Amino acid sequence: MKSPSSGPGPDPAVPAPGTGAPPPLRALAAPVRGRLALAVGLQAVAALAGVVPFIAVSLLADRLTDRVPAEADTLWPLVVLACAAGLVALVCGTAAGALAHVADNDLQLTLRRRLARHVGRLPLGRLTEKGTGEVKQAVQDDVGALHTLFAHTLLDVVAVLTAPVLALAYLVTVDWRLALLAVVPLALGVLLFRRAMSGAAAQMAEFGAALGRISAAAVEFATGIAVFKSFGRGGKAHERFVRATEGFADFFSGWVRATLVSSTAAVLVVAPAVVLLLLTAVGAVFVTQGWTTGAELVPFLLLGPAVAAPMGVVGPRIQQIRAGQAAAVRITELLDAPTLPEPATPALPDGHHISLRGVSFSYDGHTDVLDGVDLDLAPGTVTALVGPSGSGKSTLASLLPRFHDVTAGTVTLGGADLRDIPATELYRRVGFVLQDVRLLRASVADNIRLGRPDATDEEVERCARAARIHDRVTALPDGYATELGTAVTLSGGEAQRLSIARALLADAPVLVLDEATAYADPHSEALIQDALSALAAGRTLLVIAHRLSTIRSADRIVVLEDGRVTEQGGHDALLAAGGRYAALWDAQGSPDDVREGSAR
Ligand SMILES: Nc1ncnc2c1ncn2[C@@H]1O[C@H](COP(=O)(O)OP(=O)(O)OP(=O)(O)O)[C@@H](O)[C@H]1O
Repeated sequence: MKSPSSGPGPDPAVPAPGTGAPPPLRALAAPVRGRLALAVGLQAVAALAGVVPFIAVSLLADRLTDRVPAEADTLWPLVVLACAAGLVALVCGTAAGALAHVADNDLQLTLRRRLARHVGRLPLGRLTEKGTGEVKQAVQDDVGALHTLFAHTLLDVVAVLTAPVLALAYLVTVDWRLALLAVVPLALGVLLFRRAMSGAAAQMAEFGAALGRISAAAVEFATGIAVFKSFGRGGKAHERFVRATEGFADFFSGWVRATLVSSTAAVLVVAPAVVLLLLTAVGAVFVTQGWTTGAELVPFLLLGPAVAAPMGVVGPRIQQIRAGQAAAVRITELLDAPTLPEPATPALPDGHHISLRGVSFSYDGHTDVLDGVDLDLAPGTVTALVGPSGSGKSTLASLLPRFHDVTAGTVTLGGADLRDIPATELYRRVGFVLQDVRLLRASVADNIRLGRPDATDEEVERCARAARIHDRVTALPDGYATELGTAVTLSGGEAQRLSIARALLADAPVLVLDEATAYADPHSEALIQDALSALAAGRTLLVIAHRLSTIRSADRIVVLEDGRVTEQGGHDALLAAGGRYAALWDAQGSPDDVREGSAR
């Protein structure tokens, strides 16, 4: 089935003329514009030259059927002209295709490099918020859409728009009435197509958005399946993906149904067979009536279908053009997303004391998720964040590894504002272990080595032992060399312990830890608690506590409510105070019900 294409009309994805900024497509193509322009020129020459042999054949037919037979001398130049023009068409067409492909290849490389560099400098918060689907779509699908546009569609459109101009000009010189007839299918096709495509700009925007949703859901599906499966809920993993594809199928079939009749009619009236039939029938009448000669009808039969061809070719290509424009908008948006500003005058921390002063943060610029938080994390201490769901614990913790920058106030490490510490220096000092563990498609050893690629095998193994994952690794088919994500999928608990080994090896003195929620398997939970104790030793730790039993011995427990610190102190003091913490403690049941442990 043909896919609906859009007709002329304003496209919301493309800035209106006069808004100053160049349209994203033109701006992205700027580095290769010269070569693309040359390819377009060559393609136009090829298209024009491609018409010449048909004109030459028509002239030959005319001379051969003349009452006075033509001299051979007058025929040969036409044959040579036809051959020469055919050769020019071949050479120029091939050169145009090669040039466009080389230019596009360079453009793809440049864009992918720019995107990779830029994404690497985006705040981590932006990547976790929007999902990796956005990046995958830009780097892979959108750059691919630009390839289709620049290396194929552009030249196709130039060819089918140029050739008919010369063909029609010649046909007018032969018989203007039949030439007019040759234009009728084209005009009819345009009318029908416009009707089919009314409102296509909005549909196209929805088309792109629906594809984006599938792309994001596919990445989520692919990355989340291991964890879902480790909980025996493999079917859950693809629910969102299935919903996204069903939504797309519904939207698309509705669109196709609404435009099917007129778009099919548009394609039909410009089909070469239909045009040929029309010209032959009317031409026969012209010849029998003596209004034209049989020889004069020949060029119409040869070139007539080419006059209407743009409709058949450009119509479907409009969809590719719009897809390319939408892809350019998405790529530009990603490239324009603000990066974490690198400090003008970099500062290095002196020690590892963390201090938050008057910290506020808002995701949307209106509602404060954190409001005037003051907090100190002394080196070598464990601070636990507790509070109701949505109180801002994860947000507060995410400020330390600079997933986001504060909206107001300051966060300092060793006296230096986080915004003044170069990113590499910051990540050397502040590590994080999140619940949502991301493992790379690489060997177990390389996964552990992520923060310190030069670590020796002995160091990797020492950290794996401390994280209680060594025994599981040695049971894998190739031990530490086992590739993850292909033959072997780790369970959620195992993946968590692997990420703890990773953090141990990276050895950042400050660590943010999103404590794992309860695992179904008590053995796995016990192993994780042991691994965390190893990780906490000697570090400054900020732990988001979901179960209070695990943080009883924390140096300081901080209670967050509605983005404000409402209580802080040791476990016993907070219980004695009988405030919010005591209420939370009671709400989680008797401590004896829960396995006792500590974050230390
Ligand atoms: N990326 C985001 N964009 C917009 N709002 C967000 C984002 N992340 C969190 N929020 C909002 O910020 C508030 C605090 O969320 P946060 O995740 O920090 O709370 P929490 O205490 O960690 O909750 P939980 O214990 O359920 O994980 C909530 O109202 C949440 O909806």
